Amino acid sequence: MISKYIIKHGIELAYDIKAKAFLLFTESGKSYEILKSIKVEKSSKSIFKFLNIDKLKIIVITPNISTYNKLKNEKDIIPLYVRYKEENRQMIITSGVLQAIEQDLLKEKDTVVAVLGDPKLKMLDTIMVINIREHIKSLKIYKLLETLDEKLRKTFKEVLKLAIEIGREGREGKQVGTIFVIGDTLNVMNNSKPLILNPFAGHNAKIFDKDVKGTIKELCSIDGAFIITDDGKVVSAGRYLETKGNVKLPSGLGARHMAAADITKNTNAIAITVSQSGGIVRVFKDGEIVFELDPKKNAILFD
Ligand SMILES: Nc1ncnc2c1ncn2[C@@H]1O[C@H](COP(=O)(O)OP(=O)(O)OP(=O)(O)O)[C@@H](O)[C@H]1O
Ligand SMILES: [Mn+2]
Repeated sequence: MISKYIIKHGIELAYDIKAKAFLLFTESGKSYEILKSIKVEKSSKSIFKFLNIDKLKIIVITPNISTYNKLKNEKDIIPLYVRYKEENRQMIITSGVLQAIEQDLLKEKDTVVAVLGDPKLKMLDTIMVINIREHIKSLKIYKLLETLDEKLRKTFKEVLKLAIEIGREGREGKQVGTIFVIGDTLNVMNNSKPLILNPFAGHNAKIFDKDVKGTIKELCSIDGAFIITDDGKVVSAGRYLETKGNVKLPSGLGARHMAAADITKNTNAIAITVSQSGGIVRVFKDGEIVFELDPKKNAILFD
C-alpha cells in the first residue's frame, strides 16, 4: 500500500510547507479513492481541517475522460482533464501544471505538492514539490507541443532530445552547432539547396533510430541543416537554408540562428538550433524563438 503513504505524506508535506495546492495524478481514479479513505481516518483529521478548499486546493488530474467524468461529481476537489497520456513523470506534471495555470487555478508564484506514479506500474511512487515559476519554461514548450498533431509532436520531442544531447555533450570534447528543420518539408527543400552530396539520399532514415542519431551527431561538424519530415524521416543533411531576411533576432545570434528564424517565418516548419558557442538549444516557429534551454543547466524536459 505504498500509494496510501505517498498520498498521506504528500498531504502532510503540503500542509507543512503551506503549499497552494496538492496535485494528485490518477489514470483510473484509484488513487483518488485512496485519498478519500485517508480523509476519514482519525489520524489525518487535523491535516484535513487545513485542506478546506480555500486554503489548499486538491486538484485531481487525469488523462482518462471516464475517470474525469466520475471525478466531476466529487466534493472538495477540483478535477482536471489533460489531453495527452504522457510517458514520463516530468511531462505528466508539466501537462497538469499547464492545465491548472490555464484554468487560473495556479499562479507563477505558487508552490504545489504533486504525487504521481509510473503509468505502467499503476502505483504512486513520487512526491514532488514544484515551484511553478521554474516550470514556466517547460510550460512554454509544452504549449507549443499542444499545437502540434500527434505525429509531429512525437518527431519534435525526439529531435529536441537529440539537440539537447548534442548541446550538452558536443562531439569528442568540442562544442558543435547545428540546425534541424522539421515539417513542411517540400517547402523547406524548395527554399534551400545542397552544400554537399546528401548522405541521407536513398535511405529510409528515421530520427527514432539510434544509428541515425549517431550518424547525425557525426555529421554535425559539416555546414548546413538537417531536414526532417513531420513523421521523423531525415531526408537531407548539409542543406543551405535560403534567407529572405524578413526576421529580427536578439543581437549576438549569427547566421545559423538567422537561417532558422527565416525558414520558419517563410514556411510552416519548426527549427531547432544548437549553438556552437555554448550549446544553447533554441526552438523557432513563425520566425520567432519560442523556447531556449541551456542543456548543461537543465535538461528538464525529457528523461
Ligand atoms: N543559411 C544557412 N543554412 C544552413 N546553415 C547555416 C546557414 N547559415 C549559417 N549556417 C551554419 O551555421 C554555422 C555557424 O554560423 P554562425 O557562427 O554565423 O552562426 P551563429 O548563429 O553564430 O551560430 P553559433 O552560435 O553556432 O556560432 C555555419 O558554419 C553554418 O554551418
Ligand atoms: Mn557564431
